[in-house]
Amino acid sequence: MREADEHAAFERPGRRSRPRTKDRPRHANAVPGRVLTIDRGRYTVEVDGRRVMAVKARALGRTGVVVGDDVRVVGDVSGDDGTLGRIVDVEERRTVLRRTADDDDPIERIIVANAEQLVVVTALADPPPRPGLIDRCLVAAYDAGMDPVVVLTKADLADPGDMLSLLAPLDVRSVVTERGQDLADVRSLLQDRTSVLIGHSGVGKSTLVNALVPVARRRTSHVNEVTGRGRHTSTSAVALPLPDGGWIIDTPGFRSFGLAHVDAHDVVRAFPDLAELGLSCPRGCTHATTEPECAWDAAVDRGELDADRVASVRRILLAREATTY
Ligand SMILES: Nc1nc2c(ncn2[C@@H]2O[C@H](COP(=O)(O)OP(=O)(O)OP(=O)(O)O)[C@@H](O)[C@H]2O)c(=O)[nH]1
Repeated sequence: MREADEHAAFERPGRRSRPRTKDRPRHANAVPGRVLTIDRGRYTVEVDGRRVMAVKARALGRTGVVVGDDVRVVGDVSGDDGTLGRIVDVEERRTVLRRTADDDDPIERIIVANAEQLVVVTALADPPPRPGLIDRCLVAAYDAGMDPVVVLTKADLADPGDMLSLLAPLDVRSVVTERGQDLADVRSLLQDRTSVLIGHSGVGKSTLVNALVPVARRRTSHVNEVTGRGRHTSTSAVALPLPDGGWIIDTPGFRSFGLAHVDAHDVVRAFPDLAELGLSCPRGCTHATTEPECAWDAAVDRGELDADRVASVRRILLAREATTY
């Protein structure tokens, strides 16, 4: 160890005396683009309606580039086969959707940048709805600075009434779909916005994506016209253009969110009704366990609040608390 340290100390002055990279080329000829997908170090960037393959310029160092990033590209941006551009800059992100793999995972990853909506797709039956995922998405959306939206699929199999009343007190828009029905409501929610789709396996997310973006052909073995790739095994998010304007970002492989990175106050603030009730809690009430005078319990007792929902939000709080330093 010591030897390594000495070596490092010896090396440093030499490094410092080299020309600084500060005055690296300004890239006046760089063109703006948006990252659509990432696969093994190759970035598909939309530049002026063309799909351009690019790599990250060395000068960006460890700066991460994620799907949705607004970037600047130099080099060959023709999009012709076999050409490669270079991403030289990443613009400041307007929103940042992060996740930790689990609630006790210290490593957070940015999944998507600059999206405006987080759309959680939940089936009303087959598989049965999991309100807990909706709660998690509300927290993740709040943390990211995005608007949450819920799409309830398979209304031909079960009545949406219960789920809609569960959602009613939340600050979230929702839309119900069923097999064979036209998707006008979904389309108008998504139009001209950038929306990230998330949902458990089997809820009908691919069916929805394929209906909204006919060229998407998710899970196909043919070459995908949008990503230019064949069988898609990558778990990277993929941005797909909506025919009437706007983008959807599909997130294969991301079924839920670890929320270790979200502050407990922000967890509660994602639920406006619970946050307001909390104002009448005793000072210092964490809401996280059944405290004798927690206003949430009082509201459940009065029949004004759904006990399952309180339990779900408490699970998020408790899981996080276990990792609070
Ligand atoms: N009854 C009914 N079935 C549906 C509806 N939407 C999708 N399905 C069916 O549900 C099954 C799962 O749909 P997918 O679109 O593959 O679901 P997914 O969420 O993409 O699931 P993964 O591909 O595992 O991620 C398929 O058999 C669909 O045909 C619906 O509105 N009603």
